Amino acid sequence: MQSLIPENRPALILAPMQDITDLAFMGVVDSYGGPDYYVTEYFRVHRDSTLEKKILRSISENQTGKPVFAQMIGENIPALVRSATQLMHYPVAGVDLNLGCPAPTVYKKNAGGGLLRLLDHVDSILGALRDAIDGRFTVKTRVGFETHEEFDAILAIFKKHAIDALTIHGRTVREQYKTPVHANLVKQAVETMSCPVIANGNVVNVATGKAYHAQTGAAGLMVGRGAIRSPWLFQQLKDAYERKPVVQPTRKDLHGYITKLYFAVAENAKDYVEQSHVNRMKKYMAYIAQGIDEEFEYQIRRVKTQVDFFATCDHFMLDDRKLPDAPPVESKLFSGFSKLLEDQKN
Ligand SMILES: Cc1cc2nc3c(=O)[nH]c(=O)nc-3n(C[C@H](O)[C@H](O)[C@H](O)COP(=O)(O)O)c2cc1C
Repeated sequence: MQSLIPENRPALILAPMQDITDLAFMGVVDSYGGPDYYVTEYFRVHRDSTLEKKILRSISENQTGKPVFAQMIGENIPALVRSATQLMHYPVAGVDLNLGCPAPTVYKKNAGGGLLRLLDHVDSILGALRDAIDGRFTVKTRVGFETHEEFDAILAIFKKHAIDALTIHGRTVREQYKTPVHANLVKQAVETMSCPVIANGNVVNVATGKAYHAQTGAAGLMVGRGAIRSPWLFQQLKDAYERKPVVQPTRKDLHGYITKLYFAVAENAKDYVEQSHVNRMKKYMAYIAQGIDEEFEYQIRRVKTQVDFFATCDHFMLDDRKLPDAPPVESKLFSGFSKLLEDQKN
């Protein structure tokens, strides 16, 4: 794993995000510099599951030249072992297990974050997967299900197994996506685990990334929503750590990103239908538009055709004004990140 961690800065990783971080998105992010490695959306694993072809494409057709980890979600041990064994026939950098998904449909089946309520079962899964996986085996977790006080017991289980890296989204399952992250618990994991620990949650710009890293000593930073909003963030972080000038993109640059994404996602789609594609783009636009211009956010939510989509983008984006460095402090899709900055000042 150490070979994936640069010497002079934390490793940078694009967070897995279902229906977002597919082959097309990884290619677009990489064209702006990109992270050091990728993790796929999760493969759903159960008794009768087969590996989803669409997700396999982000491994076998990946053009970024960067390592790609395959993530699995599930609780059935023979099925997880079977899927991990199958995944190792693909050019994966390793296999990752999701112990954090907070969606009720997932956790109620005791998968994802739901497993954090069943630590004996986690213990058995980790043991079985460690035995089955020849290469790297990594885990992505939250800090508890109901409360962060569960974290000591969770860490004790992780410590028992020779996992290759531990990524921590620093919230409990109950905390979903909006609270500040528990940076102190990520730090505790860094001090306790012998493998690299990756800090995740609320990195939205260089300042929050550097603050999270400084507060935890983590070997890496994993960035999700912040990278949808700004694919420049990985290059900005690299430049900041290398003491190079950090370039702030303009609205015109954002227009370029949206255009590139629009056509990359369209090209990658199984069946292209204009209106569904425009609707699909709105998923990305929800993150991209935050804090740019309220009228833009409003109008882009209502477009139905490609012509209207680009007419709206042209109207708001074709100028050289710099983009805001961070999203609004309390917005629908980003919040809680300012605590990282406050703690850094104290
Ligand atoms: C739309 C969306 C989909 C996600 N899908 C996954 C997933 O498939 N696997 C996973 O481990 N985490 C998933 N996550 C969680 C992210 O990987 C990440 O842990 C979380 O968003 C916090 O990081 P951020 O603040 O940088 O976004 C998802 C998050 C979002 C917003």
